[in-house]
Amino acid sequence: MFKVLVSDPISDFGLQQLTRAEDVEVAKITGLSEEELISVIHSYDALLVRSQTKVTKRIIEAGVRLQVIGRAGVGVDNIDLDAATSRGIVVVNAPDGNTVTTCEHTFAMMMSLARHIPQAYTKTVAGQWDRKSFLGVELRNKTLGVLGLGRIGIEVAKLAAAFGMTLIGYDPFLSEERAEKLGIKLATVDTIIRTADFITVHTPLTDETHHMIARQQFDVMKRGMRIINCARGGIIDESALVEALDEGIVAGAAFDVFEHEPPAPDHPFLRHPKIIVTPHLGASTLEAQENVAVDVSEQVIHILREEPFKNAVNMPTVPSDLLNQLQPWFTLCEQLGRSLVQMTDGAIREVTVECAGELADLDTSPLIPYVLKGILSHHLSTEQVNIVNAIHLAKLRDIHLTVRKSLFTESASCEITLRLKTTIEERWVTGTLLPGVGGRLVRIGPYPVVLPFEGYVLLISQQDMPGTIGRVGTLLGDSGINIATMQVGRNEIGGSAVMILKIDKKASRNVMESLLAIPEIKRVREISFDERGEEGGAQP
Ligand SMILES: NC(=O)C1=CN([C@@H]2O[C@H](COP(=O)(O)OP(=O)(O)OC[C@H]3O[C@@H](n4cnc5c(N)ncnc54)[C@H](O)[C@@H]3O)[C@@H](O)[C@H]2O)C=CC1
Ligand SMILES: O=C(O)CCC(=O)C(=O)O
Repeated sequence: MFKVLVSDPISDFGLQQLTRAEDVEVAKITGLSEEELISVIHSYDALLVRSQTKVTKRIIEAGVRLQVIGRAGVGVDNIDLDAATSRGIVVVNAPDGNTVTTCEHTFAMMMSLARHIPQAYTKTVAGQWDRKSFLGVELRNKTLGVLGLGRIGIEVAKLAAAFGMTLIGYDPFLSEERAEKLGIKLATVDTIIRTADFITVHTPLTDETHHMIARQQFDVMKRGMRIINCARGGIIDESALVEALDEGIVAGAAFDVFEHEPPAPDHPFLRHPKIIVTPHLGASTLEAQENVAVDVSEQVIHILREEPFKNAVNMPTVPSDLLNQLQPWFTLCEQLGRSLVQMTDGAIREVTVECAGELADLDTSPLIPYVLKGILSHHLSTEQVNIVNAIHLAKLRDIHLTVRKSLFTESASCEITLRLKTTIEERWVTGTLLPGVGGRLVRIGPYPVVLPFEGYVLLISQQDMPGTIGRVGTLLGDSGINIATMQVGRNEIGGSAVMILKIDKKASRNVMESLLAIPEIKRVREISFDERGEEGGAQP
């Protein structure tokens, strides 16, 4: 039974997929402090939050069972992504469900700003009939500058176009063609700041967007402009804005978000006559809250059940058609990694995945986490390695990763060769998927084999001498170990040779040492294809 903790108010209707699932138990406990959350999180497999819960490193470290953190919304700045990634916890969000709602809130703020609606309301209900203080401006024919043209920014631009506004915008990822279709003139941030009558920001808060609009930008702004932030506090410098309002550069500002939420009671925005504020309500509609809860519940359940999922924030997104083509190869990659690491000595420095056949024409970089999972889980007994943290763990260990087309392939069929370069040697194995059969190891270094990834294999390197093979067979037989298959190879008569034996049961350390005591034998490796890859190696 999977246990899911919902620690923020999230739509009950939207959570139904989880609450109705037979294999899921949902606990809704909101308003927990960090300490309280730390004391309970150890029993949960998933944590679902909105924006109130700050999912800190301490909480993540205490979540020993956590597999997934779901964010019912877009921004994940309340979750310590690095801590989640290094623990191998998937973070998923629900990026599409609140786009329209937040766009509409932005528009409500812009219109309220243009017509002083909150200020006029306050005076009117207080009994003052003041019409002259609230002379507004029209939106039609005004220039709207949109910084950040992603989901919400584009929706805002579409609504603004319907209001007859001229659109100017900046987003590093929006093409000229798309912008033109949307009627948006692309410009630099500097041009937008100098020319727009209204500016609205719709970027995430990043190092680059932090204080994207600050004193320097206010200094060159069109006098009398108005500014809106329904994205994230900190994109606009709050103190610089108050100065610009007081100096008459900015005529009004509308903010749904703050650098620190909730703002302190003496925050200057809360008393300023030209600033209107809402308490981070951008996504607060019935529809949006249901949408995001439905979306995130669906992904969480997929992750818990180990089914394909989308919207992972701390893993690269793989387009679904590519995912369909690569998915059959994921297990093989993990098996190749687990096998090869048992054949190799020294600290791993380089991992190379070479793809042959039609596979080579695809973007095969999504295979890397699976290969690494196989390799790293052999060594890291205490850390949990999974496909979320595999690349992160490899990078921490300065392991260089490469994916490339196979340079040498004897067949045009799809094959994956995995190479490991360590501080002392380089070894490689090749695997493929045989139709109707499954994954097979088809080469160990240059030696052709056909081995399923199950049971035990002995790899023996020896001097090519008459009688050696017989001595190995006798020794294994005397130890009660049956040989299922055997392959031998050599580079020249009397030169270096190998034996690859599939055996029916694990060879003990004593057997390995006895094998190594045969004078012609230089190296013996036992490869276990079990989950943990338990190994019995013996080497001079
Ligand atoms: N007030 C609220 O309740 C809500 C706030 N949000 C916030 O709104 C923001 C936008 O959300 P979405 O449109 O869904 O995200 P999105 O990811 O679809 O769009 C963000 C866009 O910002 C662009 N961007 C990044 N750096 C930039 C830069 N330096 N200059 C210009 N553009 C840049 C990106 O290329 C992207 O196109 C996010 O910060 C999100 O957290 C979202 C929903 C509700
Ligand atoms: O959960 C909320 O209401 C906050 C929404 C938000 O800011 C987001 O989705 O990024």
